[in-house]
Amino acid sequence: METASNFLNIKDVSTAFKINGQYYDAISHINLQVQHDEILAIVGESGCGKSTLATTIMGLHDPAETKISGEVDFEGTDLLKLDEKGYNQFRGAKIGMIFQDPLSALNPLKRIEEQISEVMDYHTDLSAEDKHNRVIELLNQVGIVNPQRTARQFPHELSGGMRQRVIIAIAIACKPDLIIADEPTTALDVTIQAQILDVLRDIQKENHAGIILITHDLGVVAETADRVAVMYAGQIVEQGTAEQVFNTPEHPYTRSLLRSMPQRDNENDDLYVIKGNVPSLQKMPAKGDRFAPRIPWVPAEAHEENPTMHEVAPGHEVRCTCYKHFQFPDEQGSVTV
Ligand SMILES: Nc1ncnc2c1ncn2[C@@H]1O[C@H](COP(=O)(O)OP(=O)(O)OP(=O)(O)O)[C@@H](O)[C@H]1O
Repeated sequence: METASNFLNIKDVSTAFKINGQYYDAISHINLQVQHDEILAIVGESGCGKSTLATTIMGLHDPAETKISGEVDFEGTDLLKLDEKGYNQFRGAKIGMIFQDPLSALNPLKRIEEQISEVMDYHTDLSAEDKHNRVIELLNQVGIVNPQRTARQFPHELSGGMRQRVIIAIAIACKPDLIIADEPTTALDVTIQAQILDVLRDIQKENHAGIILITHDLGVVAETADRVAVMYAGQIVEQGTAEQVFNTPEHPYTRSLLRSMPQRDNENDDLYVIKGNVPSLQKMPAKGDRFAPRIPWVPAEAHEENPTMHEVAPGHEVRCTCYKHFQFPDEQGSVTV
């Protein structure tokens, strides 16, 4: 059995966007680790900074419009110090990325074989025959039934699920150690979602890759992830194993997300609604608990002035001490303190 190792260490990473001449943090002081053979899910509502984290790791921001600090140590290289040429050695080779919208990620004018081969042209010196064989092998690996036929097709001739399989084939063509999948199943219907997640899990096992799976769908996370990081307003508010986060969630935001998730066995129950919205970057409070305005019944003194992470069990961390005091209001809206 391989021993686990953190091959990706995200240390104190912040990314700020320039808006009307001023910089505002979209993600603040993120610390995360990813190991080989694991799927780390990053969850949170829209606008919490999940995609910004992914694109920061991948070096996809325009330096004229963004300010990035911290360190992304990937197998000993700080990715944040690379220039575009340096990044190109990693993207597609050691790091594969899967985006939400497979149609816009594929070139409509090129056949599938050509699009999968391109990434190998850049990063390998395989012969034409070896490349063709690898294309067929990859299409097989992502569960495409007639790979020879699909290889000759154009993206518009494929269904959404097939296109997403092709995107995964491109992402894994060079056997990356890290795969970043940003909402890989959001555009797909439920049955296809399950198939795509199976493909991702199989790849993780076969390639011993580490996967960062970004999603707002907790159902996807429960079925797929080994570890979970919950993001709110640009910060990690809770992280732990999937079991810890799902069975013993601590942060009020995690608990609220879970409570607002439809359950198969209580379809008729009213779902909990988290009041308010994720603050925009310009409205982000400079200090205090960023989630406090959405749980106004929790007294101010329950929150820390500068919330920090607290270890509640080995590997299970929660931001802010308010978790110790948090309760949901009852149906009449009252809370027993
Ligand atoms: N290029 C940009 N310029 C200014 N603000 C941005 C930019 N990109 C993202 N933002 C803002 O940063 C915050 C985080 O956005 P981000 O897309 O990372 O969130 P997310 O959790 O991935 O949401 P979604 O699931 O909708 O993609 C949001 O407030 C968003 O409006």
